[in-house]
Amino acid sequence: MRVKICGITQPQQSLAIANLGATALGFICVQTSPRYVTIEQIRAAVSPLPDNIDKIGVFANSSILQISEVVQASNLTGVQLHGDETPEFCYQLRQILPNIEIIKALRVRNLQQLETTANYIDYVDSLLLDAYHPQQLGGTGKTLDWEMLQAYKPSRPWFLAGGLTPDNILTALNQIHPNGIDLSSGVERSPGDKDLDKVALLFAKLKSL
Ligand SMILES: O=C(O)c1ccccc1N[C@@H]1O[C@H](COP(=O)(O)O)[C@@H](O)[C@H]1O
Repeated sequence: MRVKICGITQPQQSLAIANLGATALGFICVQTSPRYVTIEQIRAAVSPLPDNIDKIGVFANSSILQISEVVQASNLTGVQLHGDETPEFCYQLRQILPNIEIIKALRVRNLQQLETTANYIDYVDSLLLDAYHPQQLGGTGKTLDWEMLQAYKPSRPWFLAGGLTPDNILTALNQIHPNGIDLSSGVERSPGDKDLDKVALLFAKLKSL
């Protein structure tokens, strides 16, 4: 299973988190977020990482030009689209960045909205389900209704996100079986400052699966 730790801001934490077992690290390119990082910060955090770690930039309602500039300047391997990007936008982005993983994040409020993820299947590599919050785009610590996801089986790999912590991860994964998980606020001391003890505890819990 893929394990993405998101909202890395400190270069010295990125290799430490990869060494603990993360398969992907996420960098927030949304300027309103307390976890926002510049191109220079991403480059510093990405440079010590081995090739087998996915380096994902998280964007929300950025233009294709803005995304492609950041991706090319920071050596990212993927993008997570966390805003209101349409399937058409994902298609256009694919034309510009054919070798970059496209993950479409959806902030799911209810079952009807969950069904709209089908519209993205042909245009993205992976889906990511996060909890809906009326004021914040992400990193909210709010969990999804896991029961609602028990029958969710899209024809693309998908990540479960939203309020996951070392304490609740096994409860979530005993109910649902995503291809990956994504954690941010559940493994940090304060926004952008990851707690390596919590990250280690997460991987210890995952070993027991
Ligand atoms: O983390 C942020 O600040 C953020 C800002 C804008 C868009 C997405 C953001 N984070 C993403 O939110 C989810 C869930 O986070 P949490 O585990 O509930 O704290 C995760 O996918 C982050 O990539």
